[in-house]
Amino acid sequence: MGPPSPELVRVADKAAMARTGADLLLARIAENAGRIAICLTGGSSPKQLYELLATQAYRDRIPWPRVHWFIGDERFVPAGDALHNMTMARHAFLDACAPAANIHPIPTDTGSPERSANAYARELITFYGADQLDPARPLFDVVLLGIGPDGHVASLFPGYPAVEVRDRWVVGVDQAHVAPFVPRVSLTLPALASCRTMLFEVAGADKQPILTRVLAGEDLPANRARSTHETTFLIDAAAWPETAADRSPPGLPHALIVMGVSSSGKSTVGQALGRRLGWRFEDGDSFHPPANVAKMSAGQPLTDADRWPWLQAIADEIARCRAQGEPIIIACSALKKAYRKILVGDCGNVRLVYLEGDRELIGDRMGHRKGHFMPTGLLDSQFATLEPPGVDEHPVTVSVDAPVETIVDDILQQLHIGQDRPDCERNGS
Ligand SMILES: O=C(O)[C@H](O)[C@@H](O)[C@H](O)[C@H](O)COP(=O)(O)O
Repeated sequence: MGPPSPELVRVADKAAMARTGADLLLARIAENAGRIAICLTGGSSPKQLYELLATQAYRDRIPWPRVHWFIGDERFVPAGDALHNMTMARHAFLDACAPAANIHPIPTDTGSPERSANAYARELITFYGADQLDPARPLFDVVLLGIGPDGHVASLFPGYPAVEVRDRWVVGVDQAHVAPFVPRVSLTLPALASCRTMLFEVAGADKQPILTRVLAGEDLPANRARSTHETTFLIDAAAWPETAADRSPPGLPHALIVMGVSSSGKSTVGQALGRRLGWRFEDGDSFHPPANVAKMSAGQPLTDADRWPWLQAIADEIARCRAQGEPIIIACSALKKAYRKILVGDCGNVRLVYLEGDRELIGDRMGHRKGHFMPTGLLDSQFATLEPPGVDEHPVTVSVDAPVETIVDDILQQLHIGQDRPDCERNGS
């Protein structure tokens, strides 16, 4: 049986992709109490993610002495050159945050791509401690990848011999048929596959054509690169192929669950949505038993045992409304997939509306909220628990960094529900 098929995660835009990627990277780093190896990628897609890692909100959560940084491919140009991938990563965050000894560039001063490939292979083998990759002991914790306009990954171009190499970890590529037209050095598919998580970043309308071909199953390097464990595609709305967009269940939903971390605007957006649709709105927090409210007000995070009765009470309300043919909108954090399974059940017409937001923005909002029982100190706990909904949950994902009515427009558009805007003033988000 081959590696598991990739999970497609839709994000609102490039900024949301960077945040989601950085959050997933930190989650994988947090799972490893030992030495960690991250394989970076080049190109433009990962730059925002790299820059996020240097910000206080992320930098303070990375155990820098234990993390080693590699690169999946390199342009055969001198370090410091504008085309040099590891130079871009150094400028974005590595030089400011990582110990120099933990940064492992591909050498490009060896005289030839092949010599560089052999030198890097030796370095990887020394780091790994063996010259045969064991699927049970991946070389990397995370491998980051982009997809080129021709469907290449790293510097493995369609039709090139390097794509077929199975008995080497790194190869030289004498010429590239896409820009930049310089020789390359690239990890091979087996080396890239040796990871706990392979994370693709694909954003922008210019990527929609190639992504449509990839998701249609065309034999391209982007379809051959898969982790031996888990592979995730982060795709923004602009790159999202039409074919994948409409895999949502047909028909009007009879319940909408507005989800997200505390202070992401669930109640505000849920109420505005209710006004626009003429549906009843309920705040999911009102279904918490008093013991839960007391715990949260005292700054104690809830356990799953605390949450089950709360989630079941919401699911019961949804079922009651369905039985009466009354549509409803409920605001509920629903941070974990297991929680959402209780709320959605096996009914296709309960839809998730995911309010995706920057940790900094939401932190600021929480700081300004009065009379809400979730102390800001628990925001870290909320983000650590958050599992963004996967494509199999058919979420409607919207960025919270917009006015409320704009967010509602976006939600209704994704649900294919046309509604005239009320002549209300534009609310701040
Ligand atoms: O050296 C490189 O150019 C990259 O490693 C390459 O594989 C990149 O990931 C894709 O070409 C996508 O590039 P963008 O992210 O710029 O679209």
